[in-house]
Amino acid sequence: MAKKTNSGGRQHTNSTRHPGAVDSAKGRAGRILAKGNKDATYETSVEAETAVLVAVPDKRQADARTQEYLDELAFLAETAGVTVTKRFVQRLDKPDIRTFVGEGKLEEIKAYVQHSGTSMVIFDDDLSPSQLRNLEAELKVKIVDRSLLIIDIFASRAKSATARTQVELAQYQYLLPRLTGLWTHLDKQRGGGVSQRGPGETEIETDRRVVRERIDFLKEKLKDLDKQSHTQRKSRGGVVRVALVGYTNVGKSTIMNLLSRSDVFAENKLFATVDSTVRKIVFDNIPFLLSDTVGFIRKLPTRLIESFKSTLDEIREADLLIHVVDISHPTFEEQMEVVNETLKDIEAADKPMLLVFNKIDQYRADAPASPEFEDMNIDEDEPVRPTLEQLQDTYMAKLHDPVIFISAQERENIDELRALITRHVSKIHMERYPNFIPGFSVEE
Ligand SMILES: Nc1nc2c(ncn2[C@@H]2O[C@H](COP(=O)(O)OP(=O)(O)OP(=O)(O)O)[C@@H](O)[C@H]2O)c(=O)[nH]1
Ligand SMILES: [Mg+2]
Repeated sequence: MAKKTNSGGRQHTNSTRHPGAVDSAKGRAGRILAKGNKDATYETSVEAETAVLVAVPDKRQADARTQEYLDELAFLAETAGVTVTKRFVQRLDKPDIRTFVGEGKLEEIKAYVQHSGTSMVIFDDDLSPSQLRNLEAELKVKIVDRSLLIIDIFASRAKSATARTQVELAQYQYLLPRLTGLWTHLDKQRGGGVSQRGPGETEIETDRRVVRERIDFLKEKLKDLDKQSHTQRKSRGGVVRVALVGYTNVGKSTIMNLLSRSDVFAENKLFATVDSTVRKIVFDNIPFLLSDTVGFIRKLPTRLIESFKSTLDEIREADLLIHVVDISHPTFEEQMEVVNETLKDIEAADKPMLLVFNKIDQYRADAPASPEFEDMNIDEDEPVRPTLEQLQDTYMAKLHDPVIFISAQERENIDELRALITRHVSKIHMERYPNFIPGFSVEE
């Protein structure tokens, strides 16, 4: 298990009243924290469990798309160590304000959960604190929403002090608005009513204060860590900085390993990388720093983006972005969109960018076409996706950014990728050091 930080903990909380209250509340909020230690946030606790998935798409969403989204949610669940036993879908214009799904669907889920002994229900969206509370009361199993699942995976992956502090901050920020609901629920069990102001009210206030203090403490700690890494980054001097960005699981770390001949953890799981890794690379005598970064995902909780500010600084401060796309994925165009939007959110969208389409070995032109290809004038008699050549032509024509198609796994077109990166890096390098003569000096 990952090493734990000793970052303040209890003595920081000033809580003298019923010890463990906040922890038990945290536990109820999906048990995102490790058992038995208030500071241990780095162990996933949803392991070896079974879950059903629930999606509430709007009425216009195509069935295939809904299933693709659920495939992604199932992949997230699997990454967190949870086995998915069933999927429930309810088309609604708007999710139910009280229980997210309608009454009938809730009964259906309840019957299945009770009958099958499933221990968790995972929703593909974020639930409001009251929805969470109501669902918990109705279904009597652990309720997990999309944010919590992602935070949980991040928690199990974060290794560096910064990443771990960032995750802990995200966890407490998730917890804070949910404290009320949890305690109201407990009050009810004690016989008090929701409207009744009992001792529970003060307890909530104290718990909120404890959590807020912890959030402030973690923010301060992140500021310090930020200062340190800023100094570290400054010491890298004017070396050109390149960042690999992209949707999760597209092959960023695999490409990093290929280019830097290093050994960054790559795995067929979502969010294999949560910490960013930086490697120095020299191509054609031009040095540059390449960083591998955390992958993006649709509906990434904004809170999580915010708390991952330090990690995202690697992207924000890069001179060049390499946007890696998994072309074999049925929704790759939407994934590209998510990445571009996230880059906008973190104010890194204006940087020069190379587009790398990876996993061409896995691309099947005869796989079912996704709705986004409808405008590509493909022969109607052939209800298939475009060929790689067609895609290449389309993207070359459509974008100003350079485009390359590779397979990191099969080492296809890697020399071309190297050449493309070298060309762009040298251009930036030459602009920065007009007097630089390759082979004579290597600036650090
Ligand atoms: N078929 C195929 N698989 C690949 C290719 N490149 C990477 N993979 C696989 O895709 C999976 C994800 O690769 P990673 O390098 O971990 O992806 P990542 O983008 O770093 O993922 P996160 O860190 O989770 O965001 C791994 O199982 C890789 O072996 C490729 O060109 N073809
Ligand atoms: Mg990775």
